[in-house]
Amino acid sequence: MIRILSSQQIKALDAYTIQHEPIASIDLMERACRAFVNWFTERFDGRNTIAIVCGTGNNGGDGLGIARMLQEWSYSVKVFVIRGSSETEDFKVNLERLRGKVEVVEITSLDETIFSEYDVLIDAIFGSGLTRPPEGLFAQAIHLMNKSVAVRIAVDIPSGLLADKVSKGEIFKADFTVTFQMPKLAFLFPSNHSFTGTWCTVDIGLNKSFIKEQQTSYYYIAAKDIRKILKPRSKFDHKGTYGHALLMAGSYGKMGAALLSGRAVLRAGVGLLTMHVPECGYVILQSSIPEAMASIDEHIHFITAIPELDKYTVVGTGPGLGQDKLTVKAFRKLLEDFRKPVVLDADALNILSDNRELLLLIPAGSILTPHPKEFERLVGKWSDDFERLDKQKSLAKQLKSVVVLKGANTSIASPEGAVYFNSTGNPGMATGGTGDVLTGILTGLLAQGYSSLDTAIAGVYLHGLSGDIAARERSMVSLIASDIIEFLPAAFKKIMHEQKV
Ligand SMILES: NC(=O)C1=CN([C@@H]2O[C@H](COP(=O)(O)OP(=O)(O)OC[C@H]3O[C@@H](n4cnc5c(N)ncnc54)[C@H](O)[C@@H]3O)[C@@H](O)[C@H]2O)[C@@H](O)CC1
Ligand SMILES: [K+]
Repeated sequence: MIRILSSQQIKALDAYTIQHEPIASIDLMERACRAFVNWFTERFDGRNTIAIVCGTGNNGGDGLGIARMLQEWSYSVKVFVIRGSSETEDFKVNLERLRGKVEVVEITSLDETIFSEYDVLIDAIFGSGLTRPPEGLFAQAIHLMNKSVAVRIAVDIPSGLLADKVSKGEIFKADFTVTFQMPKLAFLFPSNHSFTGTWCTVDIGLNKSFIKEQQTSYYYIAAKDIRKILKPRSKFDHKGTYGHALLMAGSYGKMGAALLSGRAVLRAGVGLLTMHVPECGYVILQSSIPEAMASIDEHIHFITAIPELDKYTVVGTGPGLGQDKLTVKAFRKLLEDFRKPVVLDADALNILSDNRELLLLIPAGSILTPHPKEFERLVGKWSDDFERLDKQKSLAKQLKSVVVLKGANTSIASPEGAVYFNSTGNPGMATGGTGDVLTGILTGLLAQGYSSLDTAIAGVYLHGLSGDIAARERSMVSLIASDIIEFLPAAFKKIMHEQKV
């Protein structure tokens, strides 16, 4: 897991690295500049004219160091400096080192065209030291940079964006953000995507053991975390080893959701799958998923009862369920009778929102997978993404369950208060049925004996990875939910194969 630290912790981490490596502060800055420049030179050639806009803190110091290195690589660079109330030592040293090499213009007033002639604008005004909204010249410069047609790149953090609090005022809108060592919490929220653009981390060698010791509730999931979770199969395993899942899904006109979910349960590796569907789904189910056993409700159009539950390891429900009164009754009975974890999605969540007393019946260790609208129905409106995150954490704690909030960087909140952000997936997946596939994957993994949290982390990651492979093969535009099931084996292989290497 990549640990996400607060600005305060990052400051302490910088100081600890300087003292214990040991390394001079200016040399650590040099390392950060080098890491940025390596990223930059791989993507932009010398034909680009570059303006670097610097503040007078260490982010500005980075900007000056980057200017010197790019000039050494024969790029055409010009530096603009906006003075704040003080200059850091490393800023001063790097300004001195730049003397006679790169033109430095001090900004005292701004005219509209100041940045118009550049191909690339590099923002080094504020980084993690930002404490309040930019004003005056700072705000004006950010505003003008945002109006420019140049490619905009932020050093560490887009200026104006607070790493771990709600940001207000003018914020640099980067096409790319190259951030040092680890992502910042604010990068993972949908509302900040227009500021960070595509972001990546570069390793600047900050002290690893110090990072490990820091208290944090926030983590970014990496491939090797999934590799650690997934259990290799052994020669003597049999289908009983991998659980028996019951999927209650589908209604007249929405059998597709049930099928997508069911196929995904199977592809996630379950031992046995039974699907409880309304009578209208019988032929559809038997002819399209021969691997699944059918349990048929007595109602033609929707589910009104639950089957005998004893033999099932896990129950997944919600996709295509509908919200008929009789279905609500059956759902209530499920929650009353089944005391093992359940996976709840779609209409199961909508039923919960409309019948809040049912929330108390959810077995501990369950997994809920709302998309933002379903989540809003469950917990009410939020004013910003930080409040939304708090609500997600509270719900997970209250239900003693894992709450998976779907979207770009899907967040997974554990009942203990930790939040894991997913690193796979793409906008091609924003299409009907992908949520049903996720429900299936989670149901299939949970049935195999993974903990609820491991199931959610691995399931969400694999779902996104499969979506990424599908987008590569089929394009984001053409990606449909079935593709995610189709490429799930490739996603498993990618994770499991790398395990051996
Ligand atoms: N040695 C280190 O600590 C390293 C720091 N690095 C860089 O240093 C950055 C952090 O540097 P700093 O802590 O100097 O802070 P910044 O350079 O982010 O900000 C400069 C100063 O501006 C002031 N300020 C805050 N908000 C303001 C506002 N709205 N208007 C005017 N002034 C404002 C603050 O006093 C702050 O210290 C990182 O983001 C990173 O780019 C990197 O060079 C890596 C190593
Ligand atoms: K910046």
